[in-house]
Amino acid sequence: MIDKRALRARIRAARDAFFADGPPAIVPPPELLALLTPGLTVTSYMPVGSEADPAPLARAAVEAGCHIALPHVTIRTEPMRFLAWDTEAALHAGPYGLSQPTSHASALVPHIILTPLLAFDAKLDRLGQGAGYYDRAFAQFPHARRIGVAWSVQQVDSLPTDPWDMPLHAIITETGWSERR
Ligand SMILES: Nc1nc2c(c(=O)[nH]1)N(C=O)[C@@H](CNc1ccc(C(=O)N[C@@H](CCC(=O)O)C(=O)O)cc1)CN2
Ligand SMILES: Nc1ncnc2c1ncn2[C@@H]1O[C@H](COP(=O)(O)OP(=O)(O)OP(=O)(O)O)[C@@H](O)[C@H]1O
Repeated sequence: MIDKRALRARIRAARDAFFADGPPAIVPPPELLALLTPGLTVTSYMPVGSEADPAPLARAAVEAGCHIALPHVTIRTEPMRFLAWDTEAALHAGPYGLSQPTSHASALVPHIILTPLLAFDAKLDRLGQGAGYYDRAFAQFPHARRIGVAWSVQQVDSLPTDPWDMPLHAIITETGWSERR
């Protein structure tokens, strides 16, 4: 069994090296554009370090008439919320170097969750930072589309899974869209 901690360290190093070479843009794939209808809530995130930047995807969602929300976390025992963000509004420094909406913003129910991650595999299992925030959000919003955003170097042959892990429906990298089949 692969050790999750060692795997996280290995993938962080690969992601950092890829990013240091000058990261390409994540271009909105047609398969995502086809899902974006006016009035949907799409959650994005503000990248930290060498994470893939979903901003072009969030812009496409705004252009399609969707509402944008960003994750907001406090302490590990409190669930993450998705708070409304109008893309001009100021962000505030949160834990772990995160930029987050003001805690007074309205909590929204997501239709599409653009999900940061450390590693993914061909089955679209996902490994995150280990706090379980997205795993808990997926359980809270089982009807939302779970779409990972990552660099292709974050793909691994297979991931150890836990009973609570819910696979992604699709993943977007700099090489395009792949979906679960
Ligand atoms: N950009 C982004 N926003 C996000 C997440 C994320 O993964 N990426 N989250 C996904 O859950 C939530 C924040 N969760 C986090 C949970 C744990 C750690 C963490 O343990 N960080 C390590 C350092 C990691 C590193 O060096 O890269 C630490 O602080 O020790 C960070 C964020 C919500 N917002
Ligand atoms: N649906 C859930 N309900 C309650 N606790 C959960 C749920 N899902 C995960 N957890 C808790 O979250 C912790 C971290 O899980 P895991 O290592 O799979 O996180 P991750 O997928 O790497 O992180 P993240 O989802 O934050 O990106 C686990 O200890 C688990 O107990």
